[in-house]
Amino acid sequence: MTDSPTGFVPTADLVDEIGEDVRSCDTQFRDLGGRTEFFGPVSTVRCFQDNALLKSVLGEAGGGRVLVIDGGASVHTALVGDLIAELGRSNGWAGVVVNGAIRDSAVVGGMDFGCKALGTNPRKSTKTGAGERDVTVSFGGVDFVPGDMLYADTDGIVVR
Ligand SMILES: O=C([O-])CC(=O)C(=O)O
Repeated sequence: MTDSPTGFVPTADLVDEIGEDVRSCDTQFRDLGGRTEFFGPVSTVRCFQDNALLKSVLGEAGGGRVLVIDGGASVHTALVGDLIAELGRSNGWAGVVVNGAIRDSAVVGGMDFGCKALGTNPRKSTKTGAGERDVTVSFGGVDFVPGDMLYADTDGIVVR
């Protein structure tokens, strides 16, 4: 184990420690944030092409949490852009995992903020507030349960 002083553990080390029962996400995300190593307790939002709910959640104090956003793998609209990413960063969120798309990726890529997403699309999402928060969401063969610890780096995502 190579625990860093911050508590970050490389995902490959977690796999070696936990063994075959490890919860490693199969989804091949792109690293679109300026911070590629991030970790923290999971909070979740489930939504579909609508980002008002996740924006309000990232407007709360993050306390080092990671927001896992299950957008149903739609890349038709961007769920996060530079303003929402900056909102999360400035409120103390470690990062976001977006099972969907983001925009303003050139800016987000320069921010001290974790952001894994499927891809990019400049098209805006609707803002009705539809969706659910702090429910278990599942993709890439992993259940993301609120309160789990999530570790992300350039190899992938492990929750424990
Ligand atoms: O407002 C949106 O829909 C997303 C966006 O562009 C931003 O966060 O900057």
